Amino acid sequence: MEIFDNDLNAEVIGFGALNVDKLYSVENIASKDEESFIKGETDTPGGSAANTMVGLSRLGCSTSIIGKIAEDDDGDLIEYNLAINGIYTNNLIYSETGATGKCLGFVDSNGERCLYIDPGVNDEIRLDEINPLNIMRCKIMHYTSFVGDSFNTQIELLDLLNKECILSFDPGMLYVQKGFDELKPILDRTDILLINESELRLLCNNNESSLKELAIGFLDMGIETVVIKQGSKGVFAMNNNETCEVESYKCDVVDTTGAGDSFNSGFLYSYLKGYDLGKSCQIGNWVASKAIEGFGMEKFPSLKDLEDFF
Ligand SMILES: Nc1ncnc2c1ncn2[C@@H]1O[C@H](COP(=O)(O)OP(=O)(O)OP(=O)(O)O)[C@@H](O)[C@H]1O
Ligand SMILES: O=C(O)C[C@@H](O)[C@H](O)C(=O)CO
Repeated sequence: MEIFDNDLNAEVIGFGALNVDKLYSVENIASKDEESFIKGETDTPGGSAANTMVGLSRLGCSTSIIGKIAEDDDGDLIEYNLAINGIYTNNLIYSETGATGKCLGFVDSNGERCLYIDPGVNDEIRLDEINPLNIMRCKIMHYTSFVGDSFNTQIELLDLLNKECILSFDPGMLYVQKGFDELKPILDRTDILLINESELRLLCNNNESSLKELAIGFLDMGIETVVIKQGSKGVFAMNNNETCEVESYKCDVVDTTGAGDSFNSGFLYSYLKGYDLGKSCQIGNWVASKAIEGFGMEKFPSLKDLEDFF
């Protein structure tokens, strides 16, 4: 029997930049006019949506990713990583020209970091390169950011999503900097908003209101669930039935790059399982705490680790 792309039925599909994260461990992150030194370097396949799909796949969910890579070593590394983690590559788009996206990161001894994105071919995704049949049956579409024009393709794709498809959206700083009005077409279709506190305050241009007040503003817009990530403090989350503040887990932090992406994996896994908001946040926090004990996704927990713990 012939197997077509659209026979691969992913429960969750990510749509975001595909990068190779080139992470340098440094003593201190240098500010303007300062100098610091590099202690080590690791190249890990990254991209926020891809990290979340890898995490979900390790937790036993079927996943796929809409993204673009070039025919270069970084593209090969990304494709290999997706394949070995069991992510369907049927929505990958290959560019014959240009370079695969890169994310240069400097990580200090406390696991804090700064990132610089070189988007490469990530920014050239057109709607006609996405097979609508491949996305018809997914339960969750998870959007993360692009530096440039693929943002418009994400907006165009919204019309092709099934009504039943849950849209989860982690705008990250790149999209938040666009401002509320530009993001509104996506926010209007969003069911789950995953955002960190500083991004939320910037998006709402509001440093005074409580997280609860800001979350209510999004619930009033029709977003079903708002999750506000607060780093080592944990998360604040709200839907129309529940409000919760869930503490993070103590852990030996090595690299917080992708902490939010790993949280998203644990949270979306729990959402698919039908767990309540509090438990979903607890699982998200736990998954993130495991993931940040290593670089990239190396320490990301498996379904067995999760089942042994909870
Ligand atoms: N130092 C820490 N100790 C324990 N847990 C942490 C720590 N930092 C982050 N986490 C966990 O990771 C989750 C997400 O972290 P954070 O709020 O930094 O998200 P983010 O800013 O979206 O992350 P990213 O670095 O991927 O952009 C937190 O809610 C928490 O569960
Ligand atoms: O913005 C992105 O999607 C890319 C970065 O988040 C980076 O590649 C990464 O993996 C950080 O987790």
